[in-house]
Amino acid sequence: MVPNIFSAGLDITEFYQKKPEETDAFWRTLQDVFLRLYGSKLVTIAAISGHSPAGGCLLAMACDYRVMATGKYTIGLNETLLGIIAPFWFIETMKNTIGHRETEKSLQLGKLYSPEQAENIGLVDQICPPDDVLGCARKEMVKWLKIPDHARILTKQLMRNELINNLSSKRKEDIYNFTSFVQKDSIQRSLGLYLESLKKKKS
Ligand SMILES: CCCCC/C=C\C/C=C\CCC/C=C/C(=O)SCCNC(=O)CCNC(=O)[C@H](O)C(C)(C)COP(=O)(O)OP(=O)(O)OC[C@H]1O[C@@H](n2cnc3c(N)ncnc32)[C@H](O)[C@@H]1OP(=O)(O)O
Repeated sequence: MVPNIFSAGLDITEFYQKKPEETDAFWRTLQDVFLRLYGSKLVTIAAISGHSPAGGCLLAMACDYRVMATGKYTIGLNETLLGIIAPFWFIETMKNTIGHRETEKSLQLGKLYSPEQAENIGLVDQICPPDDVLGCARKEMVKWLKIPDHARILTKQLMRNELINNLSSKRKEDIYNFTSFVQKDSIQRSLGLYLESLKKKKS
C-alpha cells in the first residue's frame, strides 16, 4: 500500500499527447480491469488507504465493500474538474452505489468527498483510523466469507450482470468515444493545464 494514496486515478499521461491506437489500447485495458473486478466471483473489499479520485473511486466502487481511512483524504469522480466526463459505466457504477440524485450532483460538480462525507452518502461503507484500514477490511471479509459461496455469487451476478452485459456489448463504441473525445484539441489543452497544475502544486 502507498501511504496517503489509494489510487490517483488513471495515469493522465497515458492519454495526453498519445496516438489514437495507444489511447484505444489504454481504454481497452481499463475496461478489462473493471469487468474483471466488478464481475469477480470473489469477495472484494477495498481498503482505501488515502486519496481515491476518479479512476481510483471507480476501482473502489467495483468492490463489494469499501473501508476508507480517516484523515485529509478525498474520494469521488472529479472528472468534470479536469474538463473531461465520466463515461456511462462510471456513472452507472456510481448510481448503483449512491443513487441517482446524489450521483447527478456529484458528477456535475466533480465532487471529492471527505471520508466522513463519503460514509454519510454511502460511497464508502465504513471509515477507520489509517493504521487500522486493513484490519477493518479483514474483519469485514470474515463476515462475507461465512455466507454460502454459491448463493452469494449468484446474488452478486443478479445485481451486476446488467451493467456487465451493457458494457461488454458496447466496448468498441466506448473505446471509440473515449479516444475521439480525449484527442480533441480542447480536451488535450485542458489535460495539459491540469498536469501542469499538479506539478505546480507539488513545487
Ligand atoms: C459525448 C461523448 C462522451 C464520450 C465519453 C467517453 C469518454 C470520457 C472521457 C474521459 C474519461 C476519463 C476518465 C478519467 C479518469 C481519471 O482517473 S483521470 C485522473 C484523475 N486523477 C486526479 O485528478 C488526481 C490527480 N492527483 C492528485 O490530485 C494528487 O496527485 C493526489 C492523488 C491527491 C496526491 O497528492 P500528492 O501526494 O501531493 O502527489 P503529487 O501531487 O506530488 O503527485 C505526484 C506526481 O504524480 C503526478 N500525478 C498525480 N496524479 C496523476 C494522474 N492521475 N495522472 C498523471 N500524473 C499524475 C503529479 O503531477 C506528480 O508528478 P511529478 O512527480 O511532478 O512528475
